Amino acid sequence: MSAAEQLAALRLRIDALDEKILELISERARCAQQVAKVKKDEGEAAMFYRPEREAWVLKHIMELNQSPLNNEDMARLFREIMSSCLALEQTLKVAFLGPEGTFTQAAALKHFGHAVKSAPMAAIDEVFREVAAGAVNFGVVPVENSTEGAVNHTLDSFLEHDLVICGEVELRIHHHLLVGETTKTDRITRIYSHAQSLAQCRKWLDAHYPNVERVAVSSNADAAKRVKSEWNSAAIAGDMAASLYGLTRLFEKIEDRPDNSTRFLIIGNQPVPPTGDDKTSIIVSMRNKPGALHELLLPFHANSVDLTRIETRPSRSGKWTYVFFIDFIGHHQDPLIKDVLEKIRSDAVALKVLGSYPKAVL
Ligand SMILES: C=C(O[C@@H]1C=C(C(=O)O)C=C[C@H]1O)C(=O)O
Repeated sequence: MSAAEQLAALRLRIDALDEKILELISERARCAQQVAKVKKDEGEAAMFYRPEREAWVLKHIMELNQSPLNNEDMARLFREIMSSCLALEQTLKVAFLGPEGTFTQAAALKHFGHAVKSAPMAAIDEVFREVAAGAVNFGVVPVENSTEGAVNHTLDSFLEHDLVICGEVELRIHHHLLVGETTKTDRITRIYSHAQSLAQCRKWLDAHYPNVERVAVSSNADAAKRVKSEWNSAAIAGDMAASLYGLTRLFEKIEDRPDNSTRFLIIGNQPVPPTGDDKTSIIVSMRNKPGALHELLLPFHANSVDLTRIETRPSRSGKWTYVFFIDFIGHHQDPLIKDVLEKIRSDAVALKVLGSYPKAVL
């Protein structure tokens, strides 16, 4: 058989397979419509989006996968199928730190898939307010970066709002130096970016643009937007912002650490049931006395509960003297975790469970 004949035969097979896939996805979509009907019949407070179920579906697919596609690529395809199926039940409106093209938007799409309605906000606090007001279903906020540490705006917002964390998502962050069509690349005098991104590329900037002014703006996408109208400036931002604002990459992957990643949290109003592979986030304030932190950590150690993060913030009101943000493995409904939380509650000035949620799958 000639190469042309082989290709033609293979393409016929692919066509037949596509038709089968189409049929199966359609059947799956009809099932989702029936699920929606059952949920609606249950009553007013129907919860269409079920993060614990979605996490299970993705993990199940990754466990079964034996194809040439790797687990992450396969799960991403199913992520999009589920996203569209859920949209048949309810179109989720998701708020994030805008404008369009930020890493937070990329995180939102990674977590929910592309069939959601995007609601870009001007500041992290506005994301919290929109969710609290019920104007959107969920919000996505950055919480920590592997190079730069905690995102304090987000931590402080948790003190001011009563919202539930219902998921987490991790994103590898690649920064590029972006320029526009009219930029004179040998005469760049200003580089725009978000303060966190400037910090994540500090060594690269010191080596390549030591005398160029670094200007911190509200987001990477905002930085990319500004470059369009200025001939002497560049922006540090990611792929999404580059394609959205029509900029080209003068230098690629300029982050100082190759493993640079950011963890984002999904905030909403709906608690998530246990999946068996969960994380919990709490805020605790302790009395200002010697040994307070030791006392706080003891119940975790005594019960072999894995702490994944601990962060301290200054208190914002009289009630919160010293505030610790703690993440650990387990769900607040697990009997062991319940015991740990009860012990902490008896020693603390205040304890707030921000939420238990499935560990990031993708
Ligand atoms: C179909 C359901 O509703 C939504 C859609 C899902 C899917 O397409 O698999 C999974 C969970 C929910 O977010 C369900 O609850 O099972």
